[in-house]
Amino acid sequence: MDLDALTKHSAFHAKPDGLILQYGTAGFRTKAEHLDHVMFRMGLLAVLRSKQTKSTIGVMVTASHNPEEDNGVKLVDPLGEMLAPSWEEHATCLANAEDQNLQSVLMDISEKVAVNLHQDAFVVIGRDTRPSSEKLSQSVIDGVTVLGGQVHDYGLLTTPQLHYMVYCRNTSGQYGEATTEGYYEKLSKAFVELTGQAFCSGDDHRKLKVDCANGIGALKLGEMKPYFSQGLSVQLFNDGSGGKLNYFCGADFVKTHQKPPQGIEMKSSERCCSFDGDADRIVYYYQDVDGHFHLLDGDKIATLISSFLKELVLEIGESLNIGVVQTAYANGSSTRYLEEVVKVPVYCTKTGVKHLHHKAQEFDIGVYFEANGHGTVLFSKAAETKIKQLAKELEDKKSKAAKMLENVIDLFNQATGDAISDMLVIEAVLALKGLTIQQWDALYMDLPNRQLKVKVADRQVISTTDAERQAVKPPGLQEAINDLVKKYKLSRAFVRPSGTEDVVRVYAEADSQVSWDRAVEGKGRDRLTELEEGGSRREAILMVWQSLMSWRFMAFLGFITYFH
Ligand SMILES: CC(=O)N[C@H]1[C@@H](OP(=O)(O)O)O[C@H](CO)[C@@H](O)[C@@H]1O
Ligand SMILES: [Mg+2]
Repeated sequence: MDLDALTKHSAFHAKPDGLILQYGTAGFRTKAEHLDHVMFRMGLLAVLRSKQTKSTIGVMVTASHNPEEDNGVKLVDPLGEMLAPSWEEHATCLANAEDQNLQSVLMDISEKVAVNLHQDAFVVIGRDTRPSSEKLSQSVIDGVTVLGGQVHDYGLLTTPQLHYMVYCRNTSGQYGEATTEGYYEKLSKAFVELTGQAFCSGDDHRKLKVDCANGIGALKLGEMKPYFSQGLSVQLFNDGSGGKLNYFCGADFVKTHQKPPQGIEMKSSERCCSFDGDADRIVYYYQDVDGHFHLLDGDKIATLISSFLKELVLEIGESLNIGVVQTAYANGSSTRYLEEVVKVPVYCTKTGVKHLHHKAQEFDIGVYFEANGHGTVLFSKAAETKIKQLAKELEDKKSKAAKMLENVIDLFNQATGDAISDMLVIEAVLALKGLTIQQWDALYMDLPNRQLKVKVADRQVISTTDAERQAVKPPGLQEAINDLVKKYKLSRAFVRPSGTEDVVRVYAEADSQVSWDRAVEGKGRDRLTELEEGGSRREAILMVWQSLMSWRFMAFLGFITYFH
């Protein structure tokens, strides 16, 4: 380690006094102007991680759905997964070290993780379209090179594309070719082959409007379009040519406001979807003939995909186990539908993709989605081998199902949730099943729910257990929530400190048993009962909500400065 060079270069990336940041759910995220030193230091850390794992490590510069002025950085581990939790602590230590202590903190980490400093290091870098991203990624490069690591700068990439590149490079190209063309070709080939078997091929089925949040997704989907045009025609909106990143558009806006983004022309019953700013999240939606907006979020996506996979697995007649992983934010109706109708086991983990991903790896086929649209499906090596073998051996219906599964494996990004890949899977499933977006939406009816952020003096006063569904601190809080929710049918509520923002998140849902029974039994509902039911459903959720927001509850949270 050339310590003189390190001292010299770190002086160009000085840490602002008193700034403390935490490697959170999705790396570091804050205003772009505070991040230069963090970028440099993450370049350093990526070199250590690369030396330790003897593998290529990824660094992605993005702040996903945050406002354009923000930025962020996260490290990608060898198989394209999120940085190991034990290293998150090292990242936090290194980012917060005062300039004069940087060397010693770096040496400390090297010793703790037993890095062989003579080992080669290789780091790949990607960035989103934010105005600050290019300069910040240069600071990462500076950090890598000062420690003698080699760099490949991919420039503009979606977050999932960078994860894909890392995975490809560490499997010597077995997973795919580590270029954007390699990514486009692999996914498009699988998609075209899969949809080639679709019975219904009307034009309407092949059209999709995509809100790209004025982000990197527009650029990359635009490049990729010609590769799959025979299977699907996509029309891009919010492509970055005019509007601002994530501003009144994108998956996060649509999910949190439950309304369409600006900048998209939506006609009744047209199928539309939104990506977030770095294209790792997707939600679908449409407007019905009465002009009502319908959102199909990550839970609806998980349901559609799980049903499809379950059918294929039954058809090939192999005992491959399927598990679905959700978080506490999953709508109760989706969990119930998955367990009782699709008949797949459902597991709940803490918020954050790394937790879901980790759990999903326990199954032959692990489906995971956060309600906000972040997710994918993982196939175990054993399942993949079995499916590939069956696709070759069998003739008939079984082999057709095995071939479909083979393409599905290639179509899903096995490294992380990916808006482009998920979009192609969903489009393929809808085409193969001959489903309209309304029919998909009608699989189950969401329980009415509300989610809100509350700013408190210190969000860490709340700690949780049971996958964040129960508060253990402060004392008495959970009892107060229990008292409230037990008054309502199918009601559920929880609070937890956010891992990405300085807020506490509050979630509540409730319903009447009647509407669930109706939905499951598939009984037709005339307009009148629908309206009556709508009234009682709204009333139930409002009551839970108002109680949660009452002074009794707020008293537990300390000083509230705002909520919205
Ligand atoms: C309720 C919610 O949507 N939480 C989001 C949000 O995490 P919080 O820890 O809730 O701030 O950002 C994460 C990273 O993007 C994402 O994985 C997660 O789903
Ligand atoms: Mg994102």
